[in-house]
Amino acid sequence: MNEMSAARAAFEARLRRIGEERYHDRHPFHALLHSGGCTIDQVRAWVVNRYYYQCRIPMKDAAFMSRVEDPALRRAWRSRIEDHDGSEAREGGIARWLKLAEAVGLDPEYVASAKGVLPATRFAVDAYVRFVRDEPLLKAVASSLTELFAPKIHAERIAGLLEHYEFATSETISYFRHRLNEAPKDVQFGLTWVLDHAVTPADQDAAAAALTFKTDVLWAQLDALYSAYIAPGNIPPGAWRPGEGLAP
Ligand SMILES: O=C(O)c1cc(C(=O)O)c2c(n1)C(=O)C(=O)c1cc(C(=O)O)[nH]c1-2
Repeated sequence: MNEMSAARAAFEARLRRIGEERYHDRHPFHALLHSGGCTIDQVRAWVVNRYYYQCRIPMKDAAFMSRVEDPALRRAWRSRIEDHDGSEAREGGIARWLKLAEAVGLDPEYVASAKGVLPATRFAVDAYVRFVRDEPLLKAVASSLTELFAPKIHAERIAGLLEHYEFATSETISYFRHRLNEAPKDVQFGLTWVLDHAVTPADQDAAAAALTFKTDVLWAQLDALYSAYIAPGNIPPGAWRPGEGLAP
């Protein structure tokens, strides 16, 4: 290995270590969810709150693309928006998430209204959208690299939900099955782009900091969920309460 490719490999290893240490697959909420330990209301709270992340993802990708001057980069990025929004021919991730909402007994219109989302979830997700809109492109792309670690958690979630919860069928949790195909192509592109563009130590520090920030965005959402609906169970004013937003 020559010096340059060794430096590139070391930088990639540094990024991957951030995931090993900080990705939200280590959060206790996920252990509970995937092992069948959540009540249906706790699952509903997760579905309501996670919707806010889902619906903001294509908005942050649109904010990203609005700043990109290189048509090739925009072309590579735009399928992310279609993956979530769908197209005339194909259902997207947001519609699939609302199917999951329906399967757990929630009114999809209520979930899509984003009423009842925890304040800290809103703050964290909005911070991610602003970060991608305002920070240099390198940091914006690097912040998407948590998806390097997502296929593992999606596979665990598919297995755990199917094993433990009656609402879970391959149809109702198809959101995650689709992500298993969608995420690897996005993240392979994003990783190569970051490795190509973060050459100086300062750039590499900036990219690592952006990825760390993103792990915080994900972790903070689960902390908020845990504190409101698991323990100690302090539901903030205005946030979803069991019994609200159920399918008519
Ligand atoms: O279930 C998960 O743990 C999880 C994590 C992440 C992530 O790492 O940000 C994404 C997703 N799912 C996901 O489904 C998704 O579409 C997605 C897009 C992005 C992004 O930052 O552009 N992250 C994620």
